Amino acid sequence: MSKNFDNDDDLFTGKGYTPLRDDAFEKSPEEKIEIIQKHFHEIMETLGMDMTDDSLKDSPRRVAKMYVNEIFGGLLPENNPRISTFSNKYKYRQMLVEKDITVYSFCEHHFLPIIGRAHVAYISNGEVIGLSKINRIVDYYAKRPQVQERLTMQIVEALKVALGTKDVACIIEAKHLCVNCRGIKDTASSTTTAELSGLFRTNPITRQEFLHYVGSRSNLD
Ligand SMILES: Nc1nc2c(ncn2[C@@H]2O[C@H](COP(=O)(O)OP(=O)(O)OP(=O)(O)O)[C@@H](O)[C@H]2O)c(=O)[nH]1
Ligand SMILES: [Zn+2]
Repeated sequence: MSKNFDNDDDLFTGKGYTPLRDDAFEKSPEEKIEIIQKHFHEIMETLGMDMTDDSLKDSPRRVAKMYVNEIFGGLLPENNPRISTFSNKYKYRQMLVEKDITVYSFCEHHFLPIIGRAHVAYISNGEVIGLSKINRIVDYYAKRPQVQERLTMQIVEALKVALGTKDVACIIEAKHLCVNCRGIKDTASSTTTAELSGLFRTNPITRQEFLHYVGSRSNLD
């Protein structure tokens, strides 16, 4: 079975999720690159950079391509991963935990990196998901200007839709470079967020089992 969870309007644009304009998908990726390139050229020029310099002259286009196709590629619906699920013929009834999924995102306040790990779990309600699809969902939502709380919730909501179950959980531990390398410049601190749904919220034994698998060690160093 294949589900395109971004057809769920609430999940993609709804309140509490990524704040997108109504015309967010009207321009093509190439049109977006052209516009961002022009504006980034102006930013660099305003900073006093000599834009005729060999090393700098192509930077605005590099940055624009990187924004549209790479680090903010999760704003293009065509990059939404197709999620194939399989029926749970072997009747595995315990939780599945996908640990230490790499998170590379960008904070929407400063456009600086958020780097960390996501730990995702679900209990099958008849469907199972290919393991790599969990990593792909994390990566898709990470590739947007983000706050960590919203990213954590979007991952859980996407899996709930794909798997037709409420029993999904996600913990993210991450370092925010806007905290580490500017402003307060606290290089030691990191941020943990958790979204627990269904049994992970209501059943203390399920929650404890998940936390036990994830452990309390920090994987960020
Ligand atoms: N809740 C939340 N806050 C975040 C996240 N990423 C960055 N921030 C915070 O967003 C806030 C923006 O605060 P402002 O006071 O408007 O910006 P600022 O003057 O640059 O703040 P400082 O970082 O304290 O210098 C900062 O406190 C950031 O640490 C996130 O994922 N979640
Ligand atoms: Zn920030």
